Amino acid sequence: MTKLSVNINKIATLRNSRGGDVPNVVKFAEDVQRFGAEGVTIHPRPDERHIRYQDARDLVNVVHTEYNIEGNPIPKFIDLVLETKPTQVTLVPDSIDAITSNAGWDTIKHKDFLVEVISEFKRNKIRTSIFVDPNLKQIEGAKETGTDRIELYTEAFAHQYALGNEDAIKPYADCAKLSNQLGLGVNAGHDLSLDNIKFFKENIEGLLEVSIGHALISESLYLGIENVIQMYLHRLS
Ligand SMILES: CC(=O)[C@@H](O)[C@H](O)COP(=O)(O)O
Ligand SMILES: NCC(=O)COP(=O)(O)O
Repeated sequence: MTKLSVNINKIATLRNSRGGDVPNVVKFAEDVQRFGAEGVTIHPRPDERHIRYQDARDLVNVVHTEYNIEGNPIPKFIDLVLETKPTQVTLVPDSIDAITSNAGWDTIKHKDFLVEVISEFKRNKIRTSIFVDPNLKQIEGAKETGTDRIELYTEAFAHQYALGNEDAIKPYADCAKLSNQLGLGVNAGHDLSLDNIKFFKENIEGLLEVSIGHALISESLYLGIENVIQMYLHRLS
């Protein structure tokens, strides 16, 4: 069983573009869960360009499925996670100016740091996951950090699959297999979509959770636009 966690960053992006509260992030989180989503993911960035730290607090009593907070564990982020106590924290090594996440952790080079941060979260009973590239050495390194899970960074797979290269799944399948052998739970995310999710799921052993935002929100616009145009035309007739 693979859980679908909906990343709602894009809803906050849209809201922030007008400075008001439309669309409402909390209402959206309530709705996606009502429609069947099994988790809600947010990725507050230091510049708060989409999800704000206050959103993370406002969502605490709203997310009754799995609450996943992603981000680079800078002190401000660590404090937010310890305050909000989500189901899971996913650590992502974002550079401050990254448009979006673009790499996994070097779990070998940053082992000591990861061990320290992960143990603090686990002491507070927050499940941990770390964002990694599909590389066996990085999975072995992840095991050494004490993390509960890894999140496979799927951008390369999504890109190659769209070009027709199904072999791009191989390093992900190998890493998932090794993770399962080592007792690490397997999550995945980044650029997963309606086009590639079935193939990905079918080839990844023990896939526990996917977090999907950019494509899912874009697809919702495409698939909903016809209905909304008709509703406007009806009111104007
Ligand atoms: C870790 C990951 O892949 C996602 O959280 C992704 O980075 C979404 O973040 P943005 O919405 O800021 O692009
Ligand atoms: N962890 C990945 C995530 O939350 C969503 O990534 P994307 O679907 O917005 O690329």
